[in-house]
Amino acid sequence: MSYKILTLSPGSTSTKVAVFDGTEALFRLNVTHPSEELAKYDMAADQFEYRKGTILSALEGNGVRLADIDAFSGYCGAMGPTVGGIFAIDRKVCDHVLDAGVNHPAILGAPLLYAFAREVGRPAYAVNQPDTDELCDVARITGWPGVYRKSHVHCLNQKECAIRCAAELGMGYEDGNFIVAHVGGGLSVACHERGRMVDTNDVLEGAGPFAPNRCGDVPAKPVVRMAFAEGAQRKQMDGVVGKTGGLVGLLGTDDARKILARIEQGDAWAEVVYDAMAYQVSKYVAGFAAVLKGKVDGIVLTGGVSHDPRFVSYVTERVEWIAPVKVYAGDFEMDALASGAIRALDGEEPVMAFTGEPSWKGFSMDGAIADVEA
Ligand SMILES: Nc1ncnc2c1ncn2[C@@H]1O[C@H](COP(=O)(O)OP(=O)(O)O)[C@@H](O)[C@H]1O
Ligand SMILES: CCCC(=O)OP(=O)(O)O
Repeated sequence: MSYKILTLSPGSTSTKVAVFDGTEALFRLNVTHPSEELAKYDMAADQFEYRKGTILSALEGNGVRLADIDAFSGYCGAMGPTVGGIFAIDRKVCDHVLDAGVNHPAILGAPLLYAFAREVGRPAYAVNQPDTDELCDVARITGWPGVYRKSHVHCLNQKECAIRCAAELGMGYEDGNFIVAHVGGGLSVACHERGRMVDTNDVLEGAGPFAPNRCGDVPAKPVVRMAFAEGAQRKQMDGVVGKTGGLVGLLGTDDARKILARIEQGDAWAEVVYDAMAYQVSKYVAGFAAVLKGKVDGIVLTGGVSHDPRFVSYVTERVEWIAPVKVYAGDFEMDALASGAIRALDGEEPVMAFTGEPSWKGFSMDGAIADVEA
C-alpha cells in the first residue's frame, strides 16, 4: 500500500515541507522566510502560527487536504540526547521541546506535526532527531571544567548524505568513514565512523565554523569581557550564538546568494568574510581526518550553500587530498523523513516512545566532573 506522508523541517531561514505518495514527492517546497519577517518574533516558539500558516498554504496551493495524509514525519529539535531512530510524537515530546529553553524553530517540528496529526487522527513521527547523540567520549571533553560538548547536529541530512556517498562509492554506510559538512543557515561538520557520528561541532551552542546565522567558535576571553561589560544583555549575546552571528552579524544577511552578488560587484569585505566560512569548514574537515587516522572514504558537502560553486571549489581545493569530495547540494531531509514514516507504518522499524530520559547524563568514572547543565 502506498501512504501519503507529510514531511516537515522548520529551519532557521526556511520552512521545508513536502508531501509524498510512497517515496515519490507530490510536491516539495522550501519557503525562504525573509530575516526581517522572522525578526518580528522574539522567540522561536512564537513562530508557531506563522509556520503553521506557511504549511497550510503549501498544502492548499498543491491541492492536498490534511485528511489525505496517512502520517506526519518531521525534524524535531530540543528532544535532548537520544539514540537514533524513530520516536512517536505525543504530548510528552511537545511539552519537553517547548520547555527545553532552545530558541530555534526546529522546536516547532513536534508541536506542529502533533497538532496536524491530532486533527485527523493519524500518527506523527520524529526521525533521527537533531540531538541524536553518538559522540565518542573524548569528543565530549572541553578544557572548561563542567562544560561538555553536546550533539546538536543536522543528523537527518548528515546521515542521509553519508549513506548516499557510501552507495556512490559502492560500500555500506556502516562499512566506511565519512566527513560531512552541512552548510545551511546553521553549519555542522560531522565525523561518521562506521555508521556512527562520533564527533561533530554543536550547531546550537556556539561551536564549529561560523555559519550564515551563527557565531561558531570564538576566543572565550573577549566574550567573557563583553558579557560583564556595562549594558550587556544576555538576549542579545545569545542571539549572536544562534541567530544573528556569522554572516548575518558580519554582512547583514544570511542569504549567501545576496553575498555572492555583492562579491561580484567588488565588495572586498564580503569576499573575505564569505571565504573565511569556507576556510573554517576546510579546517574542520581536515581535523576530522586526523580523528579517523586518515582513513576517510568520502567527504560530502551539502546544505543550501553547497549550491555555490565558489564555496565548493574553495573547500574542495583544501581537502580533496584526503578523500573524494561529493557534493549533494540542498538537503535530503524530506526523503529521509518520508522513508522513515513508511518504515514505521509498515512495522519495518520500531517506533520508540519518548521518555524524556537523556541517553547521555555525564561521565560516571571516579573523579569525573559533573556536567554544569545536567
Ligand atoms: N543557489 C544557491 N547558491 C548559493 N547559496 C544558496 C543557494 N541556495 C541557497 N543558498 C543558501 O543556503 C542557505 C540556506 O540553506 P538551507 O539548507 O536551506 O538552510 P536552512 O535549512 O538552515 O534554512 C542560505 O544562506 C542561502 O542563501
Ligand atoms: C540541529 C538544529 C537544526 C539547525 O540548526 O537547522 P538550521 O541550520 O536549518 O537552522
